Amino acid sequence: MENTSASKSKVLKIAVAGGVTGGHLYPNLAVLEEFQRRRNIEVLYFCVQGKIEERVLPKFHPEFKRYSVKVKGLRRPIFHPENLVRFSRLLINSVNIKRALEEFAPDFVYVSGGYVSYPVALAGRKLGIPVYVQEQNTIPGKANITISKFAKKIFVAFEECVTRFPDEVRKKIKVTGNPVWTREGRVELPRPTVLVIGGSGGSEFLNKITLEVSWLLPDVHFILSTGGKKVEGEVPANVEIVDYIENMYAYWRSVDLAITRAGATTISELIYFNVPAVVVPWEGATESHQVTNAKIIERHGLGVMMREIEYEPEKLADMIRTLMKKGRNFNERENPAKIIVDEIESNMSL
Ligand SMILES: CC(=O)N[C@H]1[C@@H](OP(=O)(O)OP(=O)(O)OC[C@H]2O[C@@H](n3ccc(=O)[nH]c3=O)[C@H](O)[C@@H]2O)O[C@H](CO)[C@@H](O)[C@@H]1O
Repeated sequence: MENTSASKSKVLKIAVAGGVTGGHLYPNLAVLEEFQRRRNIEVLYFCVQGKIEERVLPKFHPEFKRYSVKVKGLRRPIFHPENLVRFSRLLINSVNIKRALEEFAPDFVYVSGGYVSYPVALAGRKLGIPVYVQEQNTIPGKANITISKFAKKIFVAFEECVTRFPDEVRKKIKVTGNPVWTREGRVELPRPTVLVIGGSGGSEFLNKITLEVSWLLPDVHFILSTGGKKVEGEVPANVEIVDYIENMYAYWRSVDLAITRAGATTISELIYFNVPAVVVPWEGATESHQVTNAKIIERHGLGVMMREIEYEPEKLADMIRTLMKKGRNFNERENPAKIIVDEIESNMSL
């Protein structure tokens, strides 16, 4: 198809999956909004019932169609008895997902991980619809590796991810960085402000250390997003507690420093907005991928990694003082969402 204004005005239909956690959802929003800036699109978003996508999408994109899947991720180890039930449910869902996809008849399928991505991508393959997959982490998830074998293109955030895919798919990989969901806006905050984010689901460990370190830094304002996780102990006056922040882009743009887990999307947002940070990897992540993610912040000279075992309140307070002394750069980078949309447009001759 020629890239004419007529072809641009044709409605582009995109079937999307990727959620359960914010780390999979927000990069997809970035890509979909980049498409929206360029052309008319219609979206069918496959959501997991009760998860973050069901809360965020109706609020920011009520125009997207949603298809809700009632499914739970497989338990580890893989031979866990409960997986039999979960797997059968996934199979039943797969039939319905394929039907929904066939009815919607998208131009392509775009997935970013989280447990409905696999059945959606597979249904796309069976129906002969082009599939694109995006991996946020330095270490790819197993589902994304399987999808990569039949995907038209594989977008990865970090160079070190490439060699973790099978040889035969590597030529389809494009290293782009993670798309970052961003809009206009800032927030007025006391200076200096440290933002504490334990990923989209919060972190009890970060809650605990925030309360401890904030007593040592009474002149610093802390905003702690708990993701609904419990906060135990007396809360000092310089700590502001919130359940969840919906407009993170405005906060990234306005804070002086962050303390975060090392989810790949958080890491990419820190880099995009140039936010100095102390990054505390969640040790339970599959194949320690949060440790590998955290090292990227050090490589960018943006901050330091602190393993949980290394934590001492005084030590963290010192890290915060040192990073604050260096100050921050408020420039923003080029959004990888643009590169991904360029690639899909050229790959599909849109
Ligand atoms: C426990 C778990 O499964 N963690 C994984 C999950 O993490 P998780 O969903 O926690 O992912 P990330 O930390 O990468 O991203 C969190 C996202 O939520 C947003 N946010 C967070 C707090 C808040 O109040 N408001 C808000 O909007 C952040 O801006 C970011 O966009 O997906 C990541 C990306 O595949 C993985 O690297 C993580 O290992």
